[in-house]
Amino acid sequence: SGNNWGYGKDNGPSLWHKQYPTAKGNRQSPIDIIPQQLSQDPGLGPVVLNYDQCTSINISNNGHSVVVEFDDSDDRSVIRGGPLDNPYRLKQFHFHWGGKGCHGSEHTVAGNSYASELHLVHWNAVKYKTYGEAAAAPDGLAVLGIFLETGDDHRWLHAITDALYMVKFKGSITDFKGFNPKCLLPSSLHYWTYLGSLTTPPLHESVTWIILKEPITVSERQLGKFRMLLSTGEEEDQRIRMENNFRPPQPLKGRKVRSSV
Ligand SMILES: NS(=O)(=O)c1c(F)c(F)c(SCCO)c(F)c1N[C@H]1CCc2ccccc21
Repeated sequence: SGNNWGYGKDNGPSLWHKQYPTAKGNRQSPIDIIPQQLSQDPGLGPVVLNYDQCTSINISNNGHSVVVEFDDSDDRSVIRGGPLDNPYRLKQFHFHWGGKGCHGSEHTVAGNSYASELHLVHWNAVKYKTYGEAAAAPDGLAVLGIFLETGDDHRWLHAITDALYMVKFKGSITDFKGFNPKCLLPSSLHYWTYLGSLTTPPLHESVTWIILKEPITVSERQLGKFRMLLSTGEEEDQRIRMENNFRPPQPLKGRKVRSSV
């Protein structure tokens, strides 16, 4: 069936093109960002995040990642400015991470990867009626990427890591109200931006990527809790840990990566 893709050796990223030919498209993500090869674009203004009225609803395990969803029935939580022509509404955020002590980010910087990467997914509700429609449109999504490096405990990530035991199995979902992702932002909103795609099937080429240059710091202990998540359901005999759920960098194919000043 269409959704048996994964990150294993017999269903992983190198095989996705068989079911999802877009995998070999001209604007695939993630990519390796090479700072010294970038054009600084003075026309690129700052990104603005209005997360003050942000309201999370639930947290779930869909077998590929752990996802926190938001109420996107109005423009209460939006990202705008920078490369974006419209405000985009926050819909969900999810993470990508590695195995014990190894790397797990999707985007890399001059060939270096981070321990994990947080994606805040926003959709263009000005131009499209639904999130699903936007997810398939070339200017439908804006994903804010934040690198996670290991060091001290992150004082606010506990709210998420303490909830992970409730969504251990694929298909589990639980209430997760009142979490504001503003607390996960680094101090600087300087960014790189380029046109790319979803990094999971169906790999739609619908994402304006905005990757923050400054990583946030989380502890090995906090990251370890993500690795206790399972990509298998409670009813399955096999128990497969959810780790290394990242797609490797894809060909740039002549795309321009711009840098905020
Ligand atoms: N990095 S990403 O933004 O591509 C992404 C992921 F990497 C994910 F792991 C997930 S959860 C597992 C797939 O449903 C995403 F939802 C999304 N994004 C959403 C964004 C909308 C959409 C539609 C279909 C599949 C995934 C997605």
